[in-house]
Amino acid sequence: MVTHGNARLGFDASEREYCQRLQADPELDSLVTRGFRANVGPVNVTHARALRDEDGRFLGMVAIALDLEFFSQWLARVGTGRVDSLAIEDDQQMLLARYPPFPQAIGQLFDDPNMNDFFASDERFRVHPPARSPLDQKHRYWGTRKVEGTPYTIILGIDRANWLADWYRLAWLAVSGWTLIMVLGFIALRNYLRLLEGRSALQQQARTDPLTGIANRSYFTALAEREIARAQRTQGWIALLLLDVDRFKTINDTHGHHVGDRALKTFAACCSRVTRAEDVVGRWGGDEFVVLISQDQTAALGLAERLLKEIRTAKVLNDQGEPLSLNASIGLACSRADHSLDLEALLHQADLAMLKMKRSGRGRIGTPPASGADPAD
Ligand SMILES: Nc1nc2c(ncn2[C@@H]2O[C@H](COP(=O)(O)OP(=O)(O)OP(=O)(O)O)[C@@H](O)[C@H]2O)c(=O)[nH]1
Repeated sequence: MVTHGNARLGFDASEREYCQRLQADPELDSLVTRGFRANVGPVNVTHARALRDEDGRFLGMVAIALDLEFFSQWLARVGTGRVDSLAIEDDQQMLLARYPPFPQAIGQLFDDPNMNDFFASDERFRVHPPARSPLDQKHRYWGTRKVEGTPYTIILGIDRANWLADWYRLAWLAVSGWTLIMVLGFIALRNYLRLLEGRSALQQQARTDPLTGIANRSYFTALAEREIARAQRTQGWIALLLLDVDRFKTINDTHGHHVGDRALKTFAACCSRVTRAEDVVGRWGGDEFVVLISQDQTAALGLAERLLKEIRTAKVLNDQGEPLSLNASIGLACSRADHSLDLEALLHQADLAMLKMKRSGRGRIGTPPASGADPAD
């Protein structure tokens, strides 16, 4: 054998295992050896290639001994990032190279119980449960892979702490992302609720008479039309009461506008107290109030009387603490609902009846001559 480098010239390699294997197996073109420690020098591996004639007869071989420094340098290039340890061992578990470097262990034979089973098996790769490294005693997750056509196995280790740190980081990202979504959702919901509150407050304002707090004319009209439509469907009764405060101007003129306001509030409160929840009550304008009920004339007259009683006994005080007397004239219109009935017609009839009462002395309840009552009743 002819060699270069620092090896001996004329060295006979025919006894070497790699030479014998190449001679014995005509199918085998090349092979790499496991690691071995030469008598002198570092641990190395040999890569040998057979030279054959045309008939496949073995003529000789070329062999190169690779210093393990080569493997270590290669590992140093790839062993970065999330990998914590990278090692190459041969099939006897001799450590050929390692990253991070561990020079004192190169060439050492290991008998790692966690790996023995894998090395003895035909498996090409395996993921091992976490175990301590026999080199630095660190707890790691392990992956092993045998290199095709060679006696080498690559052993990869991921530090458990790093793995957990990664896991914690991912978990933290997930939790904080989720929290952010919840907070944003909460803010959006709160803003939406505020918007709704604002809307409903505005809606309430638009429907309510600011002085008395009962329905204003437009909201009363909407509610009354709904009731009339319902009565038309069921052929039910509808009655409208138009109430006008008697001599209200005198209250204003004698005690001041603010006392007049107080009287109007009391008047509205009387209307709300006497009527039921399903009745529609509103301020028509000035000192005029309206009540719409889904009942016949008898019931409407009874309600009008109760209203007058409540109004007459209500207490309104002037600035000197003296009670004022309140009274009202009421015009009543009533009809069994058919398709010709509308709010305007009812209002007109009630107005006529009320004006008649004003002319005939006030403080009374009037019905129009043609009340629309069903002759059958
Ligand atoms: N204080 C106050 N007065 C109002 C308000 N709206 C209208 N008025 C007054 O209410 C009075 C209505 O008077 P009228 O109904 O015409 O006459 P009256 O004195 O009640 O006489 P009769 O209806 O004939 O009994 C007017 O003087 C209006 O200025 C209000 O919101 N507050």
